[in-house]
Amino acid sequence: MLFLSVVPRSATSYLVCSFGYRRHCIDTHNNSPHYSYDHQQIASSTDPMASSPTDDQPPFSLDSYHVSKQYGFMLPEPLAELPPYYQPWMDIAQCVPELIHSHALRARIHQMPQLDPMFLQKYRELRLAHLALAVMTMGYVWQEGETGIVKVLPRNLAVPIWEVSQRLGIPPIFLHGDGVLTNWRKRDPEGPFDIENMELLLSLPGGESMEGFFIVTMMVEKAAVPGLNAIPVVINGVRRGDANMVTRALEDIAQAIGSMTEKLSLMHKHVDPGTFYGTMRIFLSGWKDNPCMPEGLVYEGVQAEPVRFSGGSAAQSSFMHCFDELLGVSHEPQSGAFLTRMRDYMFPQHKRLIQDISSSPSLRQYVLNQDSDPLTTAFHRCVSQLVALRSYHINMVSRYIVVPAARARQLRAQGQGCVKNALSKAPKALEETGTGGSGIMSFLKTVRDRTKEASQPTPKADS
Ligand code: HEM
Repeated sequence: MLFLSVVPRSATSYLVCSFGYRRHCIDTHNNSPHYSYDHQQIASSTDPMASSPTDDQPPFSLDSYHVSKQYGFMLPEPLAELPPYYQPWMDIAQCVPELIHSHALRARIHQMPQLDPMFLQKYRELRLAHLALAVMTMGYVWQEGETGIVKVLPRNLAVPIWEVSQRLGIPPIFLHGDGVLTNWRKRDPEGPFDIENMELLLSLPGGESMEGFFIVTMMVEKAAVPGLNAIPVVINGVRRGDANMVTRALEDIAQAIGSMTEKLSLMHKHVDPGTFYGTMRIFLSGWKDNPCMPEGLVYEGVQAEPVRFSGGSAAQSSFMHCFDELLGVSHEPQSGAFLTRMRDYMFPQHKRLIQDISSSPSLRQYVLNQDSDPLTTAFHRCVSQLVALRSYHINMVSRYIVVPAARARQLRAQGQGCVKNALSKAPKALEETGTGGSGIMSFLKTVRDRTKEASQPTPKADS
């Protein structure tokens, strides 16, 4: 069972999973400090770094949040193989698209041995195990599309994904943290981190478009890194009252957000809208607010009652939440509640970073008090870049969801449901509700419009 506890937060109440595990140690490999995830102690102790920063505390740093200076929220050097005992998982996980194509995945999973996750000891092993089990879970549930849906995840998959999720502090479903943050390797290990040199460890149906979707998203995550590294500089600059330091760091953030938008535009080249809408999207869908699975899913061997979890979405990516909190973006209650809920789908360390940025001294107030032109300009540039990124994303959502959804409806109305076109087979249930419904555009526009308001002298008050 997932237990959620409410902990106080600066402005609103904030939900966190109570099974978050957070410890870290620094690896000075290559003389550049980054996190040695494998050596981290996976224990349920309280992290002394988790308390709110005060003036007598050391400078704010990203060191205790599983953020890499080089890769940001992405896991540095993810493992591609598990210990041999877990080979039966990897054998299936590596062939999920093919097994779905031949309608054989469920049968293969039924024959899979019941393996005990207790032999997974390293943090990177847990991350790969979660990715592999989550890919199998999505494939198992959606193998037959929205007609032939299962209500029960079999125990040989349900028990291990549940246990691995508990140890990582994340939900037992496919997440942005699986498909993007854990799912990469360089073709040439010495080569650059660019789209041509990247490949996925595991995939879902959709061929090159699915691969492009995850890899382009990785590029956006990577482009955020200089902005992420500038966040502690902003916070420390505000604490010290050093306006020049804050101004320069904000300029870095604005530039990073601009290059994230550039990377986002790669989606058009690498992902086909019809394939995204007709084939890929259902495999990213969850069993919460999904009319196909109103009750949720039973995790056999874990509990008898069905449970509901949202599917994978880049709304679970932490960088936007970090920038929003830093810049003091105040979301409208309903969309804010959705975004806050998405934080329960992040790794606990990343969620804690967002929380700690939120409880650091207000940058916005500092900018207003200083009344310095360069500082105000740099702050406004960050806000307008964030607005531009969100506007660009809205256009993309229109191309990948709104337009294909209209076309799919048209094809169905014309009775061309059996045409050999991925769109004609697109799931109907996601058209109107949940993460894929008509509410999407108004949600995204509200989020974008409230971002604009961060530049105004007085933020909007919600009743
Ligand atoms: C084909 C590409 C994409 C599509 C169709 C798409 C679609 C969506 C949809 C439907 C939502 C609404 C919430 C939900 O349903 O989960 C959403 C939210 C969001 N997406 Fe995307 N997305 C795409 C790519 C990306 C990428 C590459 C990023 C950045 C890494 C991104 C970042 C976000 C964020 C941060 C939100 C939360 C709303 C906000 O903060 O503005 N999306 N996306």
